Parts: sequence; C-alpha cells; structure tokens
Amino acid sequence: MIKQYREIKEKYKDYIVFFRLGDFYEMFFEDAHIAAKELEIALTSRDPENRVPMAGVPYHAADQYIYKLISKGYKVVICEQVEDPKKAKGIVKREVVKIITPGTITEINALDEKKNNYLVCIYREKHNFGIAAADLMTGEFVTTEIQSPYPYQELLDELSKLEPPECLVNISFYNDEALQKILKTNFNFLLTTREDDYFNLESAKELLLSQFGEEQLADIFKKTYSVIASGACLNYLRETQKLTLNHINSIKYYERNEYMVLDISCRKNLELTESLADGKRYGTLFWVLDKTETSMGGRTLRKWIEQPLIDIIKIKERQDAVEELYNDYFLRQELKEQLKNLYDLERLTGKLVCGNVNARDLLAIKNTVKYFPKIKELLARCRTKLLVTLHNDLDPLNDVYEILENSINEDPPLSLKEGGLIKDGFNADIDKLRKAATEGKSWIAELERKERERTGIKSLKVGYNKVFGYYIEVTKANLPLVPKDYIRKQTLANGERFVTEELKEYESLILGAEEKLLELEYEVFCQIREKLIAEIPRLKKSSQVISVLDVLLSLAEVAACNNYVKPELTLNDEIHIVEGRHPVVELTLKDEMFIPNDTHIDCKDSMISIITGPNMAGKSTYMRQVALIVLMAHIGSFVPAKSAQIGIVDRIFTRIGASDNLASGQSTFMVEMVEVANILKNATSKSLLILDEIGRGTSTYDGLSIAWAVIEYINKHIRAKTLFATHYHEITQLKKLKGVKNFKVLVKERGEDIIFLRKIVDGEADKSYGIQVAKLAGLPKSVILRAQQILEELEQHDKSNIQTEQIAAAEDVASSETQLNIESIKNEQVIRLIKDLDINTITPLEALNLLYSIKQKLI
Ligand SMILES: Nc1ncnc2c1ncn2[C@@H]1O[C@H](COP(=O)(O)OP(=O)(O)OP(=O)(O)O)[C@@H](O)[C@H]1O
Repeated sequence: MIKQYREIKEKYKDYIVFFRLGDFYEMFFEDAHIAAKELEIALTSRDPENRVPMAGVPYHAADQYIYKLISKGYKVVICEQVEDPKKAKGIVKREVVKIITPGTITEINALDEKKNNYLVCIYREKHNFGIAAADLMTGEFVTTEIQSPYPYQELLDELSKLEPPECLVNISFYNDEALQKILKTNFNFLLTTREDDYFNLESAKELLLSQFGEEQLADIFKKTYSVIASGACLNYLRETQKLTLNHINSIKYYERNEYMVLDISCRKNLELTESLADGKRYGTLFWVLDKTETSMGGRTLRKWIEQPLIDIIKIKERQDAVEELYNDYFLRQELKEQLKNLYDLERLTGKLVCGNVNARDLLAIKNTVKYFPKIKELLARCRTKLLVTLHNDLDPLNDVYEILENSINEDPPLSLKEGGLIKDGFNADIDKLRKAATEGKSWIAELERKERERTGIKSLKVGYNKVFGYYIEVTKANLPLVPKDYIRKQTLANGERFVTEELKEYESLILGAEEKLLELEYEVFCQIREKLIAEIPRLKKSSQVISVLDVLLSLAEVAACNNYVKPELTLNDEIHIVEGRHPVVELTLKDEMFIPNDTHIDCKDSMISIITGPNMAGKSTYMRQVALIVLMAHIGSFVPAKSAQIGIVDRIFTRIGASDNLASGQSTFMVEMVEVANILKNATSKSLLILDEIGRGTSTYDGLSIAWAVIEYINKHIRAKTLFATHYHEITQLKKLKGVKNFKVLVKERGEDIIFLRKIVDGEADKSYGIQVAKLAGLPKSVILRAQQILEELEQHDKSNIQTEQIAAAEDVASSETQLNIESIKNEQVIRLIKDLDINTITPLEALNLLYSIKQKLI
C-alpha cells in the first residue's frame, strides 16, 4: 500500500494525497504532517516503529476537510480503491479519481453558495493579457482581453471582480517579480503556473472547437490572447477533472466597457461585497440588497453589484421591472413564496452534466421545476418589458416534471447502487423484480395453494434446495394426479420432485431478483438522467430566468422595506440627490437617526465639492453614500433618497483612508499616491471621483500642495464630478476656480464639547475640533488637557510667528539700510588704497594689481 502511495505521490508532488482505505481517507509522511497541523487532527503512525506518519479523516466527512485544505491554498488528489484485475480477487489498488485545486472545487458542500467559484487563466505577452474564467459548478465560461500601456491596474480591476480562488498563469508572467508581488499583495489566490508552450494558439483553437463548436467561436477567434487563455484554461480543466466538461458548452467574450469600471480600491472602499473590517458580508451593499430566495439569485445579484450597467436602456428596463414588483405587493409576495421552495437549479444542472447527480439531486430538480408553471402564471400578470421577457423565457418544464414525478422515489438513498431509486409502476421489469425479491416467499406459498387446488393433491408442497432450486414435491401415492405440464427433476424414496415452466421463470426472478433489481434500477436511473441531460439547455435557460426574477424581487423588496425611491437616469452628466442616505449606515446606526443630505454636482459650475468639517462629522459617510447611490442606480435598484436624478457615470474612483500595504513594500503614502496617479490617469469627464483627505500621509505642506495641485488638475484637465474631503482649510481658497464649491459639515459647540449635526451646508469649516473628538473617544483627561495646552502654545507660536514675520519684514527694510552702510565702508577702503598711490613710480604690473584689488573690494 505504501508503495502505491509513493508511486502516486511521485506523480503529484505538490498535492496532498487522500488515500482511500475502507471508511477512511488516509495521508502519509509529509502529507500526514500537513494534514495534522492544518486540520487539527491526530498524527499517528502506520507501523510500530513510527516510520510512516499517518493521519486520517472519515470518508463521509471528507468534504469539509478537503475544503479547509483548499481554502488554505493546498491542492488535493483523491485516490479510491479499485479491484486490480491483474491480481487475485480481493486485492485492491488505488487510482486517482479526482484532482481538486481551489479553482476546480466542484462538489464541496461548504462552499459559499452565493459566490461564483472561478478558475481564472491569464496569458500574458508583453502588455497584452488574455483572461479566461470558468465556473465548474455552473458551467459558465467567459473571456476578455486587456491591451493597454497601463494594463496592471486594469488586470487588478478585472481580477477583483472575478475574485478567483485560483489563477493559472504562464511562467514568463509568473517570473515578472513586480507583477507577481502586486498580485500576491492584492489577492489571496493560489497561483498555478504552466510553461509558456502550454499556452499555444493552435492547440487552443483545436480545444475550443471541440468544446464549443465553430459557430460560437467566429468572433472570439479574432481575439488571439483570449483564445490562448481560454485554451489553456480548458486544458487545465481537462487535466484536473476526471468528470465530463459537457456542461461547459457556451463561451462568452465580454467587452469590459459594457460595464461601469470599478477599480480594486473602489470595490474595497465602498464595501460592495466584503466589509473592510473582516471581509465578511455583514455591513456591505450586498448585505443590504440581498433578500434573494435562491442561491442562484444571490450569485446573480452579486454580479450585478460588481458589474453595474452603463447602457441607460438596459438599466431602465431593470428599473421598470423593479418598480412594477415594488408597486404590486401581493404579486411580489406570491412570487417570493414560490421561489422559497426552489433548489439551486443552476448548480444542479452543472452536476447533471458532470454525470455525478444522485437520485436526491433529481428529486431536487423535480421539486424545483414543480413550481415553474405557477411562477409563469404569476408572471403573466406583469406588463413591464423585462418581466414579460422573463415570462416568455420561463419554460414550465412540465415534461421534465412528469418524467421525474413518475420515476424517482420520494426518499431515495444517497448511493446509486443500493436500490430504492425508482418508483413502483414506472418500469414493469423493475416491478416484477421488486415483487419477486420482496414477495418471493408469499408468491411460492400462493403457488403451492394454487397447485394443490388445481391437482387436488393436498400434500403437494413447493420446496427449495441449492442444487435444483425451487421444485414441487409429490408423494408416491399422489403421482397419478400429477398434471402433464409438470417436468420431472428428481426421484425420491417416497415421492418425486417436479418443476413447471412458470416455476422456473419465477425462480430465476426470485433468485437473481435482488442483484438484478439493483442493476436494473441503476440502468433505468441512468436512462432518466440521459433524458434530463438532453434537456439541459432548457433547464439552464429557466434557471437564468429564475435568478434574474429573484434579483428583481429582492431589489423591490429592499426598496419597499427601506423606503427607497426610483432614481431618474439621465445622460446629462449631472447628479442631483435630495435627502440621500447611506444604505448601510442607516441600517446599522443604533442610537442615532440617520441625517439625510442633498447633493448637486455636474461638470460645470458644481464640478468639485470641497468638504471640510471636524473629524467624525460624517464627511466619509456622505461621500460614500453619493457613490453608493450612483452605483445602485446603475444596477437598476431604487436608492435611499427622497428623489434622485443620476447622470450615467462610466467609472467611480475612490481614494479613501490610508491603508497600509507593508507587504508590498510600499508605505501608506506611496500607496495613496499610486492610487491618486491611477485616478488622474484613467478618470474621464464622465467619472465620479471620491477623494478623502488626499495628502494626509505626508508633511502638512507637501500634503497641502499635492491636494491643491490635484484639484487644479481635475478642474482643468479631467473635469470629472468630484467630492473632495480635506482637513487642509487652505484648500477652500480654491473656490475662486470656476466649478469648485465649498461645503462643510455642521457641528454645534456646547461649552468645551461639540455636537455633530451631520448636515452638509455651503461654506468652509473654521476649526478641526480634533481634541474634542479625542475627548469623545475617551482619551485620558490629562492627555486632553495637555493637548489643549500644546494647541494653545502652537496657536500662540503661530501668532508670534506672524509677529516675527512682521519684525522680519521691518528688518528687511533695516537691512537695506545696513547694505548702504557697507557700501560706504567699501568705498572708504578703496579711497585708502588710492590715497597711497604714486602715479610716477607705479609700474604697469603694480597698476594692474591695484586695479584688481579695487575690483575685489567693490564686488
Ligand atoms: N448623516 C449621518 N447621520 C447619522 N450619523 C452619521 C451620518 N454620517 C455619519 N454618521 C456617523 O458618524 C460616524 C463618523 O462619520 P465619518 O467617518 O463619515 O466622519 P468623517 O468626517 O469622515 O471623520 P474623519 O475626518 O475622522 O475621517 C459614522 O460612523 C456614522 O456612525
């Protein structure tokens, strides 16, 4: 066994080998050490001398252990026991049946159902990147390309959208240390590498053709880098997956400019799907908007949030559908009631194609499609375009329901080899077998009764032995009564044994019934599965309809529960929000009421809002709220406001807070500047910029100058709608520029304390109130007092500096006088030199030297 293990390990060096042994998976040597440490399980040994360290996990609980290892970046190979045909019966060998890496997890139950699990493949050639992403569970396969002089940022943006657990890259890409560092510091995925020749255009084309067919590929084949990445991605899947990849049957090329661009820091800062605090869902926009009933709806909503639309027509279609569901309370609740019953049809369909569905999965499919006719009936009441399309596209799948309803047992076992899968009445042979197996004995008793009656032999009995099987025994005295159709089998001392055609037929049924029943049930199950596989395109289409419907219902429900309003979308580059609120903060505030605020920005007179105000006043909340409202409007959602007019925005950029990125070797300030540089490089007049305290990571004057220059640059060159929060009060002087306006957050002073009013009004703040905020935060009294003292001294110092400046200015005047005195001194020295001069005796050389000396004195 250890020999087999070593052989497999030799081939799969970087993997943890799960070796099946009866009811356990065992791991040996180094794998055992890793498993014991990472899974917190006991490390034992296989032999008494402790030479073979071993760790084991139970077979039925293996999923969760595998998931734990995979989420820590390990790769796993599963080996199952199979009979070795070359060896004597009973001897088993182990075969690799599955390779699991973070991007190719297919059946792990512990996975987040509301998240796609992509294997992403990146092919890089100079500044060109091909990206392909496959989700094995849903069968989704998408690809795109990046070709730009500044591709790193765009690559990061794309990856942050896909959030893959594993990335396959070509080796020369991997060898680029700078890029590798950027990837490693920004993401937590497993980087898998393959040699460059793995990324080959010609073999990629061949592979793609065999997977997707010519029709789908005509346009994609024009995108060389996409083709190479897609081919390598597919190759890797084939390499790692023993199961079929038939469910990956469509490929989509997406243009990145179909969606609003949200860069990586924007996704993080706005806490779209993961909170800044702990990476969890609580406190994010997704958390607020997710009232979906199905996992597939949850995944779709997540995608909508991560990819807001920019096509106003498509957004309005979504909005109108949300509005209809918002207005019709009863329809909404009735539809939600239906959706509550549905299973994850998208993933079930994925499993179906992989060929690894069990009877319970088929039952789940049946119990999902069962509700489709009712959902379709409810949708028939809708009038808006998108809901009408959903109604038309929803296939009620009555035939699929019928097949499953008639065939699959209500409570089938997990295993496909234990029987109990198929309902009575579906297949006559199964019925017979089952009857024979379960009712064999009573059938024999019944036969005995029937034969006694027919022959009139009261002592006739049906018996069984291993040599002849079932027989009819008649005593000597009764032999004349034996009917003609009895076939003699054996003569005994006091009687004879017979068989009949009917008995022989039933005997074979009874004897092999159990075994045959299991075989036949499995066969019939496979036939039903094949029938369903043929219906996969219909199943897929309907699950897409349900996902979209679920999201629309969720958006309508959230809008109704949280008092949102339908924003008016425009193409006029203006944003007007009346009484806007932060969708997350308003739900998480405990003791305070959320104070709404207005926003009016455009590309002309109100292009840049400079917002000043004390710490904790609500500047960041306000700016994030504007960005979130704009983003929500672009996904088709209603927004937390009294009214809103939102002009279509191509990108939202945020630079918020100082996030240390020590692992990348970059200081806080450096990170900040890289982000600002990215914004200035990529923002357009259609973008929304949220800039919070730019420049605070360096000395006051440097920071102030940078902030100042950035605003001037945006105002002059980019002309993007901008919200700019700052503590540098000097910046407010920029209001003299056309398009720049000052706002402040109101606070009220009460004695030494301040009260936050959270209201944004025109004008500039006059004070920072930093010490009052520190006091609120609970800094020791002595520290607060000392801080106040220092502040006073500094302010005093500032005042005396001003006085010093005045004195200095006066001294300037004085020094100009001093300069005059020096002139006269110099003149005196020159006069003394000339006074001793005798014009008759001086040689030409002496005259020259004297002239030089005079010059020296005068300069
Ligand atoms: N409009 C509002 N209504 C009610 N509470 C609010 C509002 N805005 C902000 N808050 C509360 O005030 C807290 C601080 O707000 P925020 O972080 O936006 O302040 P800030 O001005 O950006 O502070 P700093 O300058 O220190 O970063 C928030 O966590 C929130 O609890």
